[in-house]
Amino acid sequence: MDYKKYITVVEDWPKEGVKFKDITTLMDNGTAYKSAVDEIVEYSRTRDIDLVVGPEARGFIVGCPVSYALEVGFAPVRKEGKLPREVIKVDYGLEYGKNVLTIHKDAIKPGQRVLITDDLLATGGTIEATIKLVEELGGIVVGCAFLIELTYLHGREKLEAYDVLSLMSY
Ligand SMILES: O=P(O)(O)OC[C@H]1O[C@H](OP(=O)(O)OP(=O)(O)O)[C@H](O)[C@@H]1O
Ligand SMILES: Nc1ncnc2[nH]cnc12
Repeated sequence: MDYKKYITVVEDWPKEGVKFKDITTLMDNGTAYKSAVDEIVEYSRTRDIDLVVGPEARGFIVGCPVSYALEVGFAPVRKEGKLPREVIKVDYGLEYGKNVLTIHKDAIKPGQRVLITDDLLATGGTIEATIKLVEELGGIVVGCAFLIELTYLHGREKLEAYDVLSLMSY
C-alpha cells in the first residue's frame, strides 16, 4: 500500500525548519492503519517475540495493536514522572528537544525477546534510549519497527547492530 498518501506533512511544526510527519491522517483511515499494523505483525511473526515495547506516546499507537495481534504483552516506556512504581531512566535528544525516558524495573524478564515499535525514526535518540532501557533490564532486542524513517536525520546509523523495519522513508 502507498502509505505516504495518508501522511500529512506540516511545515515548521513544532519548530521552524521541522517538516512534521502527522500520522493521525493514516490512523483515521481504518484500512491504511490496519494494513500498516499487519505488515509489522507479519515482520514480527518470524522473530519469536515475547514482548513489545514502545515509547510514549506514538509508540503505543503502533505497538499496542501489534502486541494484541501477536498475543504477547506490551510494556510502555514513558516520559519521566508518569510511571507509578520503581523505574530505570535514560536521557536522550530529539530532532526538536531533550527528554528523559523511563520503564518499570520489572517490565522485562532477563532473556525476553523484545520488539520495539515507534511511529517514526528521526535522529534515533528515542529508539537508542529505549534500547538502552530494554537491554539494562536484560531484554534482547530482536527487531525495531517504524511506520516512518527520516533518512536525512540518519537515525539508522545508531541501529547498525539491530534489525530494522520501516514502512515509509522520507
Ligand atoms: O528519532 P528521534 O529523533 O528520537 O525522534 C523520533 C521520536 O519523536 C517523536 O516522539 P516525541 O518525543 O515527539 O513524543 P510523542 O510521541 O509523545 O509525540 C516520535 O514519536 C518518536 O518517538
Ligand atoms: N519530523 C518529525 N515528524 C514527526 N515526528 C517527529 N519526531 C521527530 N521528528 C519528527
